[in-house]
Amino acid sequence: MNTGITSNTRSCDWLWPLLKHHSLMMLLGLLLSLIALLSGMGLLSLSGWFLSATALAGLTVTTAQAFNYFTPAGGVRGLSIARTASRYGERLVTHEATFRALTTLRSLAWRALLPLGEQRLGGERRGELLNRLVADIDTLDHLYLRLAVPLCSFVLGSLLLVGFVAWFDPAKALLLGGGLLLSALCLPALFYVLGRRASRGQVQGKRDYRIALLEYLSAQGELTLFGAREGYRAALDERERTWQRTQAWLASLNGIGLGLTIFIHGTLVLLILLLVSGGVGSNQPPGALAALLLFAALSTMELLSPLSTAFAQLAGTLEAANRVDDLLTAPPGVQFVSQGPTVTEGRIELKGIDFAYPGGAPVLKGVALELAPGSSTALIGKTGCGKSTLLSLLTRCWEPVRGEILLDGRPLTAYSEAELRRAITVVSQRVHVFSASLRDNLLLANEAATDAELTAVLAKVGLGHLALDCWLGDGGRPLSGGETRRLGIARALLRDSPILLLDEPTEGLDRHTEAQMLRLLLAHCRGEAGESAGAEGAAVGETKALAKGERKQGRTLLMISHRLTAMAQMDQICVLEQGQIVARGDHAQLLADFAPYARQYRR
Ligand SMILES: Nc1ncnc2c1ncn2[C@@H]1O[C@H](COP(=O)(O)OP(=O)(O)OP(=O)(O)O)[C@@H](O)[C@H]1O
Repeated sequence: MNTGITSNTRSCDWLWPLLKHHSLMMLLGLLLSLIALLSGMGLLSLSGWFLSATALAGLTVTTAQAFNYFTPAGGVRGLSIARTASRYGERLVTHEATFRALTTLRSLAWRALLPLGEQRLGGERRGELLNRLVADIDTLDHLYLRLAVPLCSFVLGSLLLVGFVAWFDPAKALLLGGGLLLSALCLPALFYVLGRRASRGQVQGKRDYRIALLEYLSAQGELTLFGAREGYRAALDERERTWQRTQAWLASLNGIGLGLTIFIHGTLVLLILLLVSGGVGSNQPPGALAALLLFAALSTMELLSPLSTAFAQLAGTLEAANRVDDLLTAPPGVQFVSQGPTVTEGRIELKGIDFAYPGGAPVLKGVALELAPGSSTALIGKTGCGKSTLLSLLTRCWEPVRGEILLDGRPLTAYSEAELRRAITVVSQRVHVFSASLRDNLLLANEAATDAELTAVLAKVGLGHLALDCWLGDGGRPLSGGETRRLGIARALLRDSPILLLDEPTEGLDRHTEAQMLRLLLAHCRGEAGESAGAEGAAVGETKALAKGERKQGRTLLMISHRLTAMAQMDQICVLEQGQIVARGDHAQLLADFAPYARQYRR
């Protein structure tokens, strides 16, 4: 079984549709970048020529009067306006294109993340996922902004510049072209190699720091109680320093790159200066054309300068792209059909189910179980014997290794995900309280429920003292463990599904409340109004607030429990031991025939 979202094969198939989707804007950005570059180079060359030509024209009255100042002056002004405007437009358009592409990519990543489920994401840490969704995707802005745009501008700008110089003097154009080509071959390769480790280290360092920071923040309570906060903080600081060291090396590389570019550029300009002093083409002496070529050579700085920076960080960018690729191309943990039948009865059959977590020992061995529609079954057994695992097979968080699960006589795989979620209500061991109002926390279970229905349910589970507008969770009122359980039960009561799976729903509640909650859940499954836990609930229980949600035929109930409360009310009790059902029957049968059950019950 393949798990996790890391793969060794790369397709990056998502990149091309993404580029295609934003291609117009990206091309416009590229065009504006090229216009800005060419107008900058044109401005420098024309200004150089204009100054020299003006100076030379002023040597005699005749040449001074014959010289046309206006056209080049207009050209200088036009180019400077074009340069400013296109540079502004380029920044605007390229950043807009990048942000749009990243937005699309982020929503693609979310869409890819959701179907991965427990199987693929179970082993991933929260910080790691956050990192893939935020930092790795952000790093990809480098691909277009700092790599594609400067590189295309370099190639097109160089060709046009060399062609322009060749028009006056092919030999000097050859030198200029040769210098640019050599730089294009050496600088990227050199800085890719020099920056490879550091740029990967930077991506890795950021990831490690984020993960450790999230863990540190969410484990504050534990770290404080065990006096481990300082040690953990020191480890966190050390990670930050490692990350900063890679950043410092990359910054130094940028400096070295700039220095080297200035050196190459200076050498090129010097060589051109030496050559133009001997004449430009057939112009001997060269006159103002010497300045034109010299300033044209000077303008290559704009072409050369982004090369070293872009390639120093390329390895890190590719690393981030690979990690995003892993996420976007990971196959879903479980495949659901898009359309399927509807669950009506709620009959469940498990036939010869074997299951093991990837790389782990067998957890379930040949489990066979039948739950009749509207029946109630308790699954009991020691910690770690596989009870919760069995529930996660019923909800298709995992697939059995062998055997078959039937729902209303059809394989579980025949149902769409939406239908399965509608048909099965789960109260899991961990009830998540959202940082939202109590109303919103309840509406999660049934969006259509009215305030009267919500209030009635709250009264039933003994939370009638809380207002619906009361803010819960991280940013609001913290609920006690017992209150959180009651909230989970309230959510289950709000749902009208034919099947109810309960994973130790009353864990942490006192015996009296536990019995009360179980009576409530059993009444809900039988389609009765049920009793209320609070005094005010009695009145509300009489209302027909929940009438819509009550089913005539009753709901199929499967409840996992450690304790034997309410077992007498169960139609069937199964005892699971090391992944196998070792005893089954109703309460009276097990008391009579299965000694460990009788012993536990009497304890
Ligand atoms: N996602 C997982 N990956 C690998 N092993 C797992 C995973 N979840 C559970 N296990 C292992 O499978 C075994 C059965 O776990 P399970 O949670 O089903 O037991 P349980 O009977 O529900 O226990 P408890 O009563 O304590 O909740 C345990 O050994 C557990 O460590």
